[in-house]
Amino acid sequence: MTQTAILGAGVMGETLLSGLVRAGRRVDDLLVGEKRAERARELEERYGVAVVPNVDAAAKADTVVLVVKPQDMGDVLAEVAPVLRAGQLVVSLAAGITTAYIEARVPEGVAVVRVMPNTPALVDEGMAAISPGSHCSEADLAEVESLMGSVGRVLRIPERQQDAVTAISGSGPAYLFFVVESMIEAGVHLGLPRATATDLTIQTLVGSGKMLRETGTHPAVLREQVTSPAGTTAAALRELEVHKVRAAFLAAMEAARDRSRELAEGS
Ligand SMILES: NC(=O)C1=CN([C@@H]2O[C@H](COP(=O)(O)OP(=O)(O)OC[C@H]3O[C@@H](n4cnc5c(N)ncnc54)[C@H](O)[C@@H]3O)[C@@H](O)[C@H]2O)C=CC1
Ligand SMILES: O=C(O)[C@@H]1CCC=N1
Repeated sequence: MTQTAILGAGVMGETLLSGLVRAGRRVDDLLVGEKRAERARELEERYGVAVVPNVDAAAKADTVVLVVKPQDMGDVLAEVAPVLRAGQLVVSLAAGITTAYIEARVPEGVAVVRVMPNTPALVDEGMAAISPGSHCSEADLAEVESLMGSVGRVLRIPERQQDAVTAISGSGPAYLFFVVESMIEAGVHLGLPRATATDLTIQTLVGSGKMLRETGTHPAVLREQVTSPAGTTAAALRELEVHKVRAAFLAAMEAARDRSRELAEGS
């Protein structure tokens, strides 16, 4: 088994780490680099994983996964580039950061793959989109598919689609949690106990998601099946249209895509 280093073990780094452990990767084959000492101790206690300086992890590992914020990527690459060597694989999970940005900062012959993951990976229902850099082999892509496949689905996409993908599946869980929060709050306004509103909303989301996946039916058809003529759903959907929810999603996702592009420029 190859050695994998995860540099930056916040929300997403720990999500990947925990998934790899659940999938049966030996903790001895994993290394973590984490700047915050308290967080490092927490991860050592929780997983029994070795948290070491970034340069030690990067020098030792075959695959180095970068999971720091886009704004910290320049510093981490400057720190580890001197110990990286041809034949290693660098995988970035950061929004916006391009493979060209990374390739310009690592030695010749280091393969680079860009990934956009999402947090449902925490329950092995992640969606990761992966794109190869300019000198990346089939074996490198297969290694990333195996890494991310341990926490959900993986799709290969051209890098030019990464900013749009970030707006859908990367940020997407937040939109859906926002909808869930809104429905729970509305249920409370309608007089339901909070616990009841929460149970009803979560099961409705899970059931609807399962229906989408298992029936393969278009969401518009599934929506029509719920919408009786002059019924309750039609009354509700009319309000969503009046309040321009569809247009709001378009504007929101354009903003996410544009922000991803800006992150590439370091802002
Ligand atoms: N949270 C999410 O839903 C998603 C996050 N991402 C990407 O994952 C990356 C990390 O995001 P989060 O985990 O949410 O952020 P986070 O802030 O929770 O984690 C970043 C971690 O990196 C550590 N760190 C910072 N500089 C470091 C350094 N020089 N060496 C070692 N560790 C260092 C921080 O202490 C922190 O623990 C970002 O680039 C983000 O774009 C991608 C998809 C989804
Ligand atoms: O909000 C962000 O920038 C990161 C990338 C996708 C999800 N979270």
